[in-house]
Amino acid sequence: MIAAPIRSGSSGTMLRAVAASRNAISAAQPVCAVRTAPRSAWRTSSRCMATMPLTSAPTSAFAKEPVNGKYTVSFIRGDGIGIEISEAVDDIYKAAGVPIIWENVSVAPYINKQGKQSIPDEAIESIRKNTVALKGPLATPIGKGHVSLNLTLRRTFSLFANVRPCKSLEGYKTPYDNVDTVLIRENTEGEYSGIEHEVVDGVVQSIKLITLEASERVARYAFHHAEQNKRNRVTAVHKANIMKMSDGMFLHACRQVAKEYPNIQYDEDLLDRACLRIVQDPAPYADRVMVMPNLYGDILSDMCAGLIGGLGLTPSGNIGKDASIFEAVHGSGPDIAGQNKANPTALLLSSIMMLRHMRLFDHADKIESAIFRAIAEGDRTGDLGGKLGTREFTKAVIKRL
Ligand SMILES: NC(=O)C1=CN([C@@H]2O[C@H](COP(=O)(O)OP(=O)(O)OC[C@H]3O[C@@H](n4cnc5c(N)ncnc54)[C@H](O)[C@@H]3O)[C@@H](O)[C@H]2O)C=CC1
Ligand SMILES: O=C(O)CCC(=O)C(=O)O
Ligand SMILES: [Mg+2]
Repeated sequence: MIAAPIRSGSSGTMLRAVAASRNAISAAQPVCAVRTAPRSAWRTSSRCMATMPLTSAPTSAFAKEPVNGKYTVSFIRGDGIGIEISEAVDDIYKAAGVPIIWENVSVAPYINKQGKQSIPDEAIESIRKNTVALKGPLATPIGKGHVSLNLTLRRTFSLFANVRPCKSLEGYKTPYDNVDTVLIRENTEGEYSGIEHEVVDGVVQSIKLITLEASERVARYAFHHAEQNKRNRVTAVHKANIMKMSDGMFLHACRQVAKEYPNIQYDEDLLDRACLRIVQDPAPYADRVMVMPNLYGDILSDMCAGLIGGLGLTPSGNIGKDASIFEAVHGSGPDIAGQNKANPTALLLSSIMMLRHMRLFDHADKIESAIFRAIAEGDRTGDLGGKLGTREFTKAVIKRL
């Protein structure tokens, strides 16, 4: 850990944040003194970690029974284009007869009695009770203002793995026809820990917090996902040449977990090299799952989306043990919000991941097929070079159900 900083950040939470990060580290590694270890001490740390028990296999089953044949799912409609694309989900689900009752919840932040940013209890209770939620994009102010609500939700429910598949659409031509990547991003810590402070004027530290526990948990989920989805390789994407201790520990966790999956090949690739390779030829990545720390997954998933036609197409699932939240990879699209221009496909495909998570396979297949046929037959929104607005595209999908 870093030497004691001199000055709090603007939120005045620096000391608390550093204490929290220390607690997180000590909870994950009661024996290893990572806090004081110089980079050269990585081997000592890794020996120590090798003796630690590995956490149990990931579980993220949707266990709720329907009531009167219907499932209740929390729905956070989000900001900007979130409103329009959520309406598309409403209309298509109604037309397809999906047995879901949406429980609409707001996560508008407020300052609680302890002076901390909080999201409404009703939203937390709804997601906890329903164990599954669909979420539109939520905007985050840049450089100031409230903490990302997206990250808050991921942390609140320990949604440890963010699964981001990205597959070329048949009938929609892009430079490559064969993109089929699956990226699994650690979702609760890393560069997104939000621990920042000003040391002295003009010097700011931002702490990348990596724990063995979270690294191992996401690594295990990646191997499990590969096994379940007939992918025969897991590639850990990292920068352990530079961040020797933090990414080094992430790799250590992946290597440990790899031993439990002898039928899945394991390798490692540097982030920058992986970016180059994927944009030069994405085909080799179709056999595998890529697993990586938080920020790398954020960036790489937008990059992969660019290869298949953009952010209007790529879904994701934030997977936890007790709850899972499904959302598009994209944000609130402020440049097109309120103009009937947004492509609802990414949120719809996220909802299809959700339906499969809930074992509603027939409904998932039916809606997915209608979306893919609409796009292949030329009914497209503007981002894909088409002439349809959000509402017209929604009708085109409904017509094909
Ligand atoms: N998980 C979430 O809720 C996310 C939230 N955000 C937040 O969203 C806000 C806007 O972020 P940006 O950087 O502008 O990223 P963005 O993803 O909202 O937009 C990037 C570009 O992609 C286009 N785009 C995105 N979704 C589209 C869709 N469905 N159909 C057609 N075009 C689409 C936008 O028009 C824009 O040109 C920020 O406050 C950011 O923090 C960003 C990413 C994820
Ligand atoms: O929370 C945000 O505003 C951005 C998050 C993001 O870019 C992502 O999860 O892909
Ligand atoms: Mg992102």
